[in-house]
Parts: sequence; structure tokens; C-alpha cells
Amino acid sequence: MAQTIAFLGAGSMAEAMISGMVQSKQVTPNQIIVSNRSNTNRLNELKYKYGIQAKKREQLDFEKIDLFILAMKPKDIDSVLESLKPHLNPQQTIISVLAGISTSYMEDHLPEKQQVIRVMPNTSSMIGESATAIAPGAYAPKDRITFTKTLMESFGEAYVIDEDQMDIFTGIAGSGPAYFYNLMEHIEQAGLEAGLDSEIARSIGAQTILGAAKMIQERDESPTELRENVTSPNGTTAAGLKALDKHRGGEAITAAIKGAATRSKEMAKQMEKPPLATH
Ligand SMILES: NC(=O)C1=CN([C@@H]2O[C@H](COP(=O)(O)OP(=O)(O)OC[C@H]3O[C@@H](n4cnc5c(N)ncnc54)[C@H](OP(=O)(O)O)[C@@H]3O)[C@@H](O)[C@H]2O)C=CC1
Ligand SMILES: O=C(O)[C@@H]1CCC=N1
Repeated sequence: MAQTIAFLGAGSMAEAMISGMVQSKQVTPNQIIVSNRSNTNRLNELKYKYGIQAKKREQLDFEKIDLFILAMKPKDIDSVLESLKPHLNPQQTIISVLAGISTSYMEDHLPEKQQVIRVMPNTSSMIGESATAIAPGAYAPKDRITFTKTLMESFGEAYVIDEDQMDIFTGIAGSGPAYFYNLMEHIEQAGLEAGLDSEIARSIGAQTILGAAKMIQERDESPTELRENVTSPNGTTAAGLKALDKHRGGEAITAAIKGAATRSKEMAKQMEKPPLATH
């Protein structure tokens, strides 16, 4: 992959992707440049940790960059697109990880027919275990979509989806790790309250989640079949599931996914609003 990739934004999501890319060895560290708004300490931290290049915005040699990965907060998108616009050529691709920012919004704020691809990774990119969605914009050529998929696969599984599925994908996979971390917080707490050492409680919880996820991935059985296999009549699992149901555990997960997906939609709507009139 002889391409130069510049991250604009050096926060937790940029680091997770950089870490996954570097570990995969599909991209060499010197192909990656990271840049941010002002935090030089952070740039140096990433530079030394991953052996990548770190540059202040004014040091970026725009012409030599093939791919820009936008990884700042959605609220900062307008200023970034505006500052990128004068420097772009038609061969350069803009990949955005920003939640709720549509490809058409970006296309409208960039030179005509600029190649734009929207992706939604998650923080498990850090260890090569992301589930990442890819939604190409109107002008992204096939070879760039294929290239982006290969790049995203360097840190996990990647799926090309229609952009209108991005909100639900974000609800399930983009935000998803947080639901499992929250679950782990509860598992650890329950273990602690029953007298387990917190490290052991954490390890047992993580191994149990990992085992269940691998069973779904590696065995040809549905989650329902797998759940039934654990559940002996009138046994411990039946009691656990009854309590989960009583406390609406399933509904809570559905609500979390829908809540995140709705917020992703809302964020897109907010961007579509015309600016307030000034006097
Ligand atoms: N965190 C997650 O799990 C996921 C996040 N995302 C998306 O990733 C994006 C980043 O999230 P996250 O990493 O958590 O955010 P962080 O707050 O950790 O990082 C934001 C980064 O953007 C930089 N930045 C701000 N303005 C500019 C600018 N004008 N030019 C260049 N860089 C700029 C900041 O630099 P400085 O510190 O110098 O201000 C900082 O490095 C969000 O849009 C989010 O929707 C998508 C999937 C998952
Ligand atoms: O919370 C957020 O908005 C971002 C997008 C998906 C995960 N984190």
C-alpha cells in the first residue's frame, strides 16, 4: 500500500486506527502522518509510540498526501473542510470517521466531485478487532473503495454498506464497545460485592464475553440456540435470565442501540440546518 495517509485529528479514535494499521504491517509507519489543532505534546506522544510522522497543520505538504482521514469532533468539520478545500486535487480521497456527517455534506463543502468516503470504525481498532462500516460518497471510484476496505481490514472486519444504514451501524458497532464496557463494570461490581478480587472478577467477565462472541463467530449455531444450550431447566441460567428479563435487560440493549442511532440521525439533521441570519 504505497500511499501517504494523513490523519487530521489525533484523539482516541485516530490512535486506535493508527495502532491497528501499524501492527498489521500493511502500512509502514512512515506512510502515516498525524496532525491536530494545537496539542503538540499529543503529536509527539503518537510520533514516538508508533514511529509515525507528526506535523503541525502548517507543515503539511498537501500535494504529497493521497488520503486524508478526518478524525476530529463533528463540531469542527466546517473549519477543517474550509481549510482543506484550496489544497485538494481530484485524485485525493477524504475519508471521514465523524459520526453523523454525511458524504453529501462533505461533498458540498469541498471542490466539485471530490472523492469522499465515510467510515465508522470503533476503538477496538487498537487491537485489530474493529467492526468498521464503509459508505462511499457519490464520486468515490471503485479502486478507492476497494483500497479503503483493505485499509480498514488492517484493523478488523470491514463492511461496505449503504449510507442510510450508517446510523444503525453506529448504534451497534461504533458506540457498541461502550455498552460492553458498561456491562463489564456491572459484572465486576457484582463479583466484588460477592467477595471476588476485582482483577479476577474483571478477568472472568472478559473471558466470558470473549468466549460467547467467539462461539457466535466460530460455530454454526444462532445466539438463540447457544443461549438455550446454556440453560438447564430450573437451573442457575434460567434464574439469571428471568432476572434479566424482569429488569428488561433485552429492552435496555435495544434502547441503547436505537438511542445512539437516533442521535447519529439528529447530528446529521443539525448539520443540514441553514446558518442563522446575521444582521
Ligand atoms: N471515540 C470513538 O469510539 C469513535 C469516534 N468516532 C468519531 O471520531 C471522531 C474523533 O473522536 P475522538 O477521537 O473520540 O475525539 P478526541 O476529542 O479524542 O480527538 C479530537 C481530535 O481532533 C483534533 N482537532 C480538533 N480540531 C481540529 C482541526 N481543526 N484540525 C485538525 N485536528 C483537529 C483535536 O486536536 P487538539 O487536541 O489539538 O484540539 C484532537 O486531536 C469524532 O468525530 C467521532 O464521531 C467514530 C467512531 C468511534
Ligand atoms: O460517541 C460518539 O459520538 C462517537 C461515535 C461512535 C462512538 N463514539
